Amino acid sequence: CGGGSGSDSDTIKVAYNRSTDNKIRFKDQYLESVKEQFEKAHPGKQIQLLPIQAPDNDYATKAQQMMRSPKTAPDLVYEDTFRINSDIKAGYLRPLDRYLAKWSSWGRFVPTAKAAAKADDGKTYGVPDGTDTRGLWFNKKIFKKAGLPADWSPKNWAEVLDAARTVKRKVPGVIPFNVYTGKAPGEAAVMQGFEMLLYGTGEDPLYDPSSKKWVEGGKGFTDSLDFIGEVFKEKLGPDVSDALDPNVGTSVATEWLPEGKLAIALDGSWMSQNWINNGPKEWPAWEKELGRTPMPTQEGQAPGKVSMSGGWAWSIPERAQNPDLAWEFVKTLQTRKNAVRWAVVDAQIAVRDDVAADPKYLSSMPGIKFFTGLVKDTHYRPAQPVYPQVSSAIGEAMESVTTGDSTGERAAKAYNEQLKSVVGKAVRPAKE
Ligand SMILES: OC[C@H]1O[C@H](O[C@H]2O[C@H](CO)[C@@H](O)[C@H](O)[C@H]2O)[C@H](O)[C@@H](O)[C@@H]1O
Repeated sequence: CGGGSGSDSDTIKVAYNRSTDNKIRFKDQYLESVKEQFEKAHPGKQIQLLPIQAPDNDYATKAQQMMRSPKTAPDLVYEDTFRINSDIKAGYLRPLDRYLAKWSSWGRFVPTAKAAAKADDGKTYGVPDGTDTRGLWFNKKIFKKAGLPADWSPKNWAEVLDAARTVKRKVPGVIPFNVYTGKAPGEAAVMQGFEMLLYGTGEDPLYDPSSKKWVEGGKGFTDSLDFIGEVFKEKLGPDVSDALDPNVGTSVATEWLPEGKLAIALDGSWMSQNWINNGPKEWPAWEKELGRTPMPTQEGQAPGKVSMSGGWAWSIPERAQNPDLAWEFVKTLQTRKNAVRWAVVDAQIAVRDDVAADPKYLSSMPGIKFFTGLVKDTHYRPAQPVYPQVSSAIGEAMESVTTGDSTGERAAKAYNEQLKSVVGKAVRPAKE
């Protein structure tokens, strides 16, 4: 990949992330089919798909490199919404308002989705194609062997750890609990792991929008790190080397869960995308064998459960050579039919009201009701340009407690120092 836009005004170059697992190709297949539709409807125009096969962090770096020059900038890029503000600030993306104003489907998007790609300047830089929530998946067969209930519903962190300890004792050879951690898995660790803990601890989020300040790591931050430290100290998680592998998410989705090697996974609503779509890991029994339950707050404090939400968006780079044609392709990606198809294929939570009401969407994904139900208690990451840097600092803190090099308290202190170096004075102490 890495081809540039060049000067061919009939070709749209579309950069997107391709899974590092060669068996996972449903996004490629979906894009190929939309490309065919588009080319049929626009004779003489071509879509050139530019898959970037890399772990999440490397994908972002590569896409940013490409966007720096008109010679290499794609005409369309798939952006994780947590990076979009940083890419806007870097000048990589162009506002889409003039297109959106004339596109009636934009009125179908829910406000949180519209906000996900909106910058401080009030302009919108991306069209989101779904969102997600997070919770606990558990293997009922392993739970049965361990004497744990099929309707498991932990009320606090202690009950999650207790169940993992029971599995460790009674079902040797399986990994009791996966919580993503460390630097290499990138945002998967920070969001699915750390933030699913932190946002269930109490008063101190990562960022305080009212004071426009980042919140120093306090008790909740330290407790979240200690929870992770405990999982690895007690050997309730995977081997540390596996946990710190950039592709651990693929192992969870295509081996550990479907092969019955993992009892509990703190993970995303989209996991079933791996077991449908004719691969990468066909697992028709997943619906019967896996249970789902919300991640509880630390002590069970209201609202009792916690979730985080993210999503991806299609953006047009500032240096794109064919922005108008690229926008036409976005519209094709987002015909109602295609938007429904994508939501189903990628196991997304719909962000358009017409997609959310579509019978195909509503009936095709077991679990959709459960994960959509988490939306009302969900949290969004700070939509700040520096967030990706803050996220890296959290990944470092997580890694140091995972390897046992640090305690939660020391890792939180180191985070506070790094936070200051990233955001300067825009920091306030934690309340607790
Ligand atoms: O919905 C499927 C997608 O799930 C992942 O993205 C989600 O989790 C990320 C953190 O791991 C988060 O940054 C993003 O905003 C979420 O949508 C995954 O990274 C994608 O490849 C996958 O298609």
